Amino acid sequence: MSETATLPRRSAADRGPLLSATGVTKTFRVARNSSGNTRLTALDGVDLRLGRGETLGLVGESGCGKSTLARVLLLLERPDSGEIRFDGVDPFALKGRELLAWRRRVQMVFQDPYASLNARMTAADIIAEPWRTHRDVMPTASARAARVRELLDLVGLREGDAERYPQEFSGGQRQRIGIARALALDPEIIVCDEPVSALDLSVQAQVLNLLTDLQQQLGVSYVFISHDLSVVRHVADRVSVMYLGKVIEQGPTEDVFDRPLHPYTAALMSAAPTLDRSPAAQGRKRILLEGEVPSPLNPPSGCRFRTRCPYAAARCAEVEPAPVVAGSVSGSVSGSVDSPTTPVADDVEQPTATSAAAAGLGSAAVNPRHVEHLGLCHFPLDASGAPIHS
Ligand SMILES: Nc1ncnc2c1ncn2[C@@H]1O[C@H](COP(=O)(O)OP(=O)(O)OP(=O)(O)O)[C@@H](O)[C@H]1O
Repeated sequence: MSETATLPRRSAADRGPLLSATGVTKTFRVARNSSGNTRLTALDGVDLRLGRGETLGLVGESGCGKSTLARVLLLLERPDSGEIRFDGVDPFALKGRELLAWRRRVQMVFQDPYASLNARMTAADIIAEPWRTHRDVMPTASARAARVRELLDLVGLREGDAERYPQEFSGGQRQRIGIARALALDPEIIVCDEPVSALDLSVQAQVLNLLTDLQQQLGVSYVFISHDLSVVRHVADRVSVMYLGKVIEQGPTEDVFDRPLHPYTAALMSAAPTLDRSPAAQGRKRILLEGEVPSPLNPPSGCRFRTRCPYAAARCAEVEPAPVVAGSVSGSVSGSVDSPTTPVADDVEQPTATSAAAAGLGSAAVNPRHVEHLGLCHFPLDASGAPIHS
């Protein structure tokens, strides 16, 4: 790899999440509607973090804010409030060329490899396109040609493919070109927005395996947006579940899938086919998800899922729930931060006490190791899938 392609990076000793969002809110101005609102809240106090070399799955129904969050993480959309920290720096405090240089570090793989590649450009030109904006990365034609060959090889295409046009490739091959383009700037994070949903099932596995191999080779982190929960379960280390502009549950993939705290997560999981034949999985209560996501122009009071939640009580309309921790709901007590059910490995990056406080836990005494699996619900679910009424 060319030396100019490599950005100065922090030492491995300087650990901490690669990217974090704290209290990120994003609104859009829209035409006045029947409720009189002219601002739509697409993101409402989002907290999340992405570790180095980690895959964070982002799930939720259409309109919940996944793409808006992706655009903020790509540094394309500036939040109204809250903070983004990327490698310890607030990139939105930067301007001009400095901000542009940070944007290089987060790239994107798009959903539709048929629509996202310019039919009039060769594969080589498509892969080289990001270097037009970031000229200093690959300044000479010979360096660009050599790097295109390397990238084609990296994504499993041949050197001879360089001069072919998108329509001469299959869907899977086109997505490989899209991945090579995303890698051209040597990013640390790639936001994958439904990267396999437009592909045949047999090809999906190949592209997912390629993404996993690249992560192992290059140490790149992924934010992986998908409606397909089986795909997310396969690729993600951690999952954030979004509902109407909020992250309502997040934690290690296995915990969120197998022991969801929030009825919305449980409902999403109920709708997805499961291969888990264990008695615990088979015995879990299933929740039928009915109706539509309410408008973000006029979200419900209190818990925003309450209008569709089978367990909603009066309190859910009155008070917005604060996060509860997985360990505290294994018994009948909610809201405590003791005794996590999920052991956390030492080398897993943990949220800081500050982010715990920002998440509403509000105590300096909170052990950050205990806030790995959070849910925003007054009556979180126990291991059998029943709500705990404390
Ligand atoms: N530029 C914009 N102007 C006005 N409203 C917007 C804009 N971008 C997004 N929205 C609104 O913000 C909300 C969240 O949209 P977003 O696209 O982030 O959701 P999503 O979860 O990615 O949905 P999908 O899965 O369908 O892509 C929606 O109500 C959407 O209509």
